[in-house]
Amino acid sequence: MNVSIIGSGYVGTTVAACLADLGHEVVNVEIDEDIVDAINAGEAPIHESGLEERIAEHAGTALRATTDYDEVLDTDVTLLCLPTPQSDDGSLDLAPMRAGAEMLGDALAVKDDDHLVVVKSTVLPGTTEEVVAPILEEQSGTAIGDGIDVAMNPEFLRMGTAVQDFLEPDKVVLGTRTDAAAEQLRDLYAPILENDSTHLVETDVREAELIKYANNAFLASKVSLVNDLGNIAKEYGADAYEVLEAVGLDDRISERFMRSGLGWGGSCFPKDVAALRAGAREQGYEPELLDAAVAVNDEQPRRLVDLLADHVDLEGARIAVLGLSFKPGTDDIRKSRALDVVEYLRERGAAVVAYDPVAVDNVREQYPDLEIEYADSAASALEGANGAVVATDWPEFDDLTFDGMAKRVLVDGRRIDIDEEELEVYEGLTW
Ligand SMILES: NC(=O)c1ccc[n+]([C@@H]2O[C@H](COP(=O)([O-])OP(=O)(O)OC[C@H]3O[C@@H](n4cnc5c(N)ncnc54)[C@H](O)[C@@H]3O)[C@@H](O)[C@H]2O)c1
Ligand SMILES: O=c1ccn([C@@H]2O[C@H](COP(=O)(O)OP(=O)(O)O[C@H]3O[C@H](CO)[C@@H](O)[C@H](O)[C@H]3O)[C@@H](O)[C@H]2O)c(=O)[nH]1
Repeated sequence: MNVSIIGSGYVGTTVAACLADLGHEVVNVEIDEDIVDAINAGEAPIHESGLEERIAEHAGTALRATTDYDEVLDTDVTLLCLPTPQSDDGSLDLAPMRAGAEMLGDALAVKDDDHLVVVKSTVLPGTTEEVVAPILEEQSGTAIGDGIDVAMNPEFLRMGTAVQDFLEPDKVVLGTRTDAAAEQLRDLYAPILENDSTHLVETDVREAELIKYANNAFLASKVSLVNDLGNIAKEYGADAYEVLEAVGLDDRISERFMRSGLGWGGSCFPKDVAALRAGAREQGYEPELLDAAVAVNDEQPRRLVDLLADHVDLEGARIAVLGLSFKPGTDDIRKSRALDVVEYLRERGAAVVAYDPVAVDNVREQYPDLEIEYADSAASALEGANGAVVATDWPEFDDLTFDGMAKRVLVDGRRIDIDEEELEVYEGLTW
């Protein structure tokens, strides 16, 4: 199938390279020329395992990138993978979606054949049919159902494992208005739907939109519940990991997403939970449980710093922060809990020396005024430190040694696997 993808960030680039790999002809339409040049040169514009080799193999043949929206005219279906950021008040900012839909509608004005426009970005119920569709109609001069159709197909890939998640998902959700659109999307995903472990969910557009938010809200709330229980476990002197491992054996609960500690960050959970809460309030509903999930999440970094302060006088102390990315396997620092830890340590007068295997450049670039020191290894961050905290569970932290520390105190926010005997004080955030 000939497919165009608007927006070539984490999702658009991954989806494009994977669809090319599955035998489709794909063109990425992207406003950032550096990204376009990278893809056409066979290079991955982002760091994701398995992406570089797929782009290298298909660039120039089954995969192309362009800044020109007219290239959608040679395709049958367009996937919108545009950003849906958070506004200052937490609500969903649809400006990039509106702008992309306008440009796409303009291009489609001269198309004679049928065209299916699929929203893959995370958007609140009603957005596809009440915001995107009217813009397409207005700009193209074609009524929806009269040559142009819209559908919604949310994406569930995780950063760090994006390629594998896309190619072997738990489910593919197709929210459509017509049988023809459903059939076209089943064809697009045919090789993926052959996986025995992949469920196909066929539903209406509004339900597809909400499934994505419900999924993320559930997972984020699960981690917050696990952290609430973890904090209670800590008060009782019990090990939350042992407790929750046993709880997870109940298959109604499952053992996944049961790691308590510093909480959830990243480009999705915080913004999507915020958008759903703001949207619910707009509809006249108070989302009290989601409010509580955010409150618990926001407290964890402060609890970690308080725990360290029980053992180290933070004023003027040299504190090593191990890990800056929001989770291991990525250099993404958006809403990383590690940055909150750094902020609270600085507030309390500590001198921070931070180490991360891949995220330091992003912190330097995005927080140029942050008064911290960067180390080029965990060992050098720990050298001479009066205390340390683990903020991201990078596997390499399992091999830490603490000989160089001035005071061997470690507070662990992520339950890494270390030899506690080497430390004077080892405290887990929830164990
Ligand atoms: N990152 C994830 O792990 C993930 C997973 C599932 C769903 N999502 C959702 O998918 C959507 C995209 O997320 P992302 O992480 O890929 O975002 P991103 O910011 O990484 O990428 C968006 C891309 O769109 C480009 N763009 C912006 N306006 C444009 C326009 N008018 N025309 C063409 N290109 C334009 C930007 O330059 C950027 O490269 C969001 O709704 C997000 O919530 C993200
Ligand atoms: O047991 C756990 C699991 C996760 N986390 C934290 O939760 C956050 C999110 O982790 P994860 O879900 O693995 O990463 P994302 O790449 O943000 O993926 C989420 O957000 C994406 C964008 O919407 C969705 O597509 C994915 O399905 C959804 O898992 C990170 O800060 C993790 O450290 C925990 O603290 N404990």
